[in-house]
Amino acid sequence: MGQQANLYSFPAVDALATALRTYVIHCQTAGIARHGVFKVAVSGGSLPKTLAQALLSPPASDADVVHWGKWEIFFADERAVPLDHADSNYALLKAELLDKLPGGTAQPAVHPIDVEALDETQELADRYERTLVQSFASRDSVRLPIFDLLLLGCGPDGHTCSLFPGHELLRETDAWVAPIEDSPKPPPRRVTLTLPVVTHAVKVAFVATGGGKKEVMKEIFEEGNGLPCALVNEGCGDRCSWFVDNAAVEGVTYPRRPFSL
Ligand SMILES: O=C(O)[C@H](O)[C@@H](O)[C@H](O)[C@H](O)COP(=O)(O)O
Repeated sequence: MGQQANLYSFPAVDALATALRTYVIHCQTAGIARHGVFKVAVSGGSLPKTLAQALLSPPASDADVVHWGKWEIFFADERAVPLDHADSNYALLKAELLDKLPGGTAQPAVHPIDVEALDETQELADRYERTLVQSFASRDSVRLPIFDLLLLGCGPDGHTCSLFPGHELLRETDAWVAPIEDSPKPPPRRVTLTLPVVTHAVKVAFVATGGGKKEVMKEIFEEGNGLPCALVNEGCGDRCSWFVDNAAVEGVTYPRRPFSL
C-alpha cells in the first residue's frame, strides 16, 4: 500500500479545495526550503477554477500563506493558440486565478508558450523545453527537470496533460516537452510535458470531480489498462495524490484515505 497513489475523497468541492490548499502549501514549503522557489506546472480544464477556490481564500494562520512571489508557474500542457484565445490554458489560468490575486501581492513568475512559434508545434515544444532548461539547469546536467508539484486534471478517457490513451507520445523517452498534432480532444495542435517528466516530479496531484469521471476512475484505479493517468500512478506511487469528490469515485473499490500529509 505504501507505494500506491493516495486517493482522497471529499463530499463536495469546498472540502476538497480546503485540503488541496493544505497540500499545495506543504509542497510550497518543501520547494522553497529546497531551492528558494516553488516550481509548479498546471493543466487546463476545470483545474484552474478549483485551484482558485483553494488558493484565493485568506490565510487561516501564518503557516497557511501562499507565497505567490516565490512561485514559478509552468503549463503541463498548452494548446497552440494565441495567449488571449478562448482555448488557451494560459488565458484560463489568468482569468480564473492570476487576475484575481489580491492587489499588492508579489506576482508569480509565469511561463507561457512562445507564440512566435505557433505555426510549428515541434518548434513550439522545443522552445518551451528551452524555457524549462533555463529554469531547471542545462539538459547536460540534469536528465529530467524536477517540478516541486504538478497539478493535473483527468479526462473522461483517462488522459492527462495532453497525453492520450494509446498515443505514441506515451512512448517518448527523451524529450521533456513534446508536440501533438492529432489530439482527440480539440484543439488538435498542442504541446505537453512528457510522461518521464510528469513521473519525475516531487509530487503530482490530480483533481477530478463529478459523476462524469466515475467510469474512468474505476478503470484507472482497478484495471489501469495503460491509461495515461494510470501510468502516472504507477510511475509515481505514493508521490501521487488524487483529490476527488465522492461522485467521481462512486463504486470505486480502491481504498480511499482520510486526508493527511
Ligand atoms: O488542455 C487540456 O485539455 C487540459 O489540460 C486537460 O488535460 C484537462 O486537464 C483534462 O481534460 C481534464 O479536464 P476537466 O478537468 O475539465 O475534466
